[in-house]
Amino acid sequence: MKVAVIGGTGYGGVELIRLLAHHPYAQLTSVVSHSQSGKALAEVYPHLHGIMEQTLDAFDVQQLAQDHDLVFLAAPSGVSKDILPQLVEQGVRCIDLSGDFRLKDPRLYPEWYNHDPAQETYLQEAVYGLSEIYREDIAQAKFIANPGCYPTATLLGLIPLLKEGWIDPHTLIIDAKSGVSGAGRKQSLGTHFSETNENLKVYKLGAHQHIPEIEQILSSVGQKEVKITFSTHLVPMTRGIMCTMYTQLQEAKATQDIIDLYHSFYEGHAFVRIRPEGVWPATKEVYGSNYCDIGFANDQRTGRLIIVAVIDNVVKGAAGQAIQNMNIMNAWDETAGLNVLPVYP
Ligand SMILES: NC(=O)C1=CN([C@@H]2O[C@H](COP(=O)(O)OP(=O)(O)OC[C@H]3O[C@@H](n4cnc5c(N)ncnc54)[C@H](OP(=O)(O)O)[C@@H]3O)[C@@H](O)[C@H]2O)C=CC1
Ligand SMILES: CC(=O)N[C@@H](CCC(=O)OP(=O)(O)O)C(=O)O
Repeated sequence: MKVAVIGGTGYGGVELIRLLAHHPYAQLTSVVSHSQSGKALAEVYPHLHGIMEQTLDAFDVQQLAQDHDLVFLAAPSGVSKDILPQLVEQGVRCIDLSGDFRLKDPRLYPEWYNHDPAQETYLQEAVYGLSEIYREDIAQAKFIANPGCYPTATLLGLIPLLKEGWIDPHTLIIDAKSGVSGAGRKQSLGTHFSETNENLKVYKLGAHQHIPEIEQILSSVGQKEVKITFSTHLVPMTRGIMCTMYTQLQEAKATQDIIDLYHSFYEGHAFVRIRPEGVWPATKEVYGSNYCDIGFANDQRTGRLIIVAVIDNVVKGAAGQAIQNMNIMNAWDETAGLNVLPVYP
């Protein structure tokens, strides 16, 4: 099957290129660049020299529709809302890595993304691509709103407990940390070396665009309105997200009962790994892989449960999950092209 990547010179795009290079059924036949079309891909990314000899293509809907079965969009937020509908109308299936189609309520876009929403029919039709949770909908979808990086770790870590009714949804505090690649390849004051090295900083407190995304899904799963406290931190590392989540148990539970619940909830889902009691995951343990690893600390003294979820932000948080969704849409083995061990150390 022929696929294309739009925004191929960004971090999400180049991670798609890396993973697609080993995919058994999908062939990457076009990498589209808004700003550098005509240039060799290996000129932008020298690590691809001698392996990927292609030239970056200009955006051309007709060409993309004619030659491709599926297109990945990895452009900044606010771009896909205008170009994805053009592709879908030509019968091309799409997977969008941006936030443009994740929220159902159009009024949230000016508030949280600072731009106009996509057409409302597209917002309603979009299938949220959290692979482990919406597998059946993804299998039937014309296009996918791939989840944000922080929401992927947060939701996979909380949904089993919320669905089971074991936690009080009004007590959720999510303390989230990301490596710098989460901010993309573009240069910015806040992410250059001397600003991030040997530094730890909070950002977008109370204003992060992933707050409404997480609340939308938790409210739908929990069948009541959920509001979260969500804090984001920039960590001086390249890849990785850790979400440490604090919640109150409705009634006391043994840690092993919680672990058993997660094992049973994620049975048959190769990319979610549950840690045994007293063992907590670290970002390096998922580096370069599509895994989401989850561990627990059950504080019997306070009745509070701490859930720790880690992912690689550019793999399970973006390109890897996008490929997982492509696999589901095509009824291929969900792990196709994603069977890589984390890079360690
Ligand atoms: N980095 C991460 O960990 C994650 C990123 N995402 C989302 O994925 C998307 C891509 O992120 P990321 O790769 O990190 O970002 P980058 O900034 O690294 O890359 C985005 C790319 O989009 C292209 N682009 C820029 N402006 C436009 C435009 N106006 N029209 C079309 N293309 C444009 C550029 O490539 P070119 O000019 O060559 O086309 C650019 O390289 C974003 O929406 C981001 O929010 C989601 C989850 C995690
Ligand atoms: C470290 C860092 O800056 N991370 C980005 C995450 C980007 C992302 O996933 O954003 P979208 O929802 O637009 O896809 C942020 O916090 O905004």
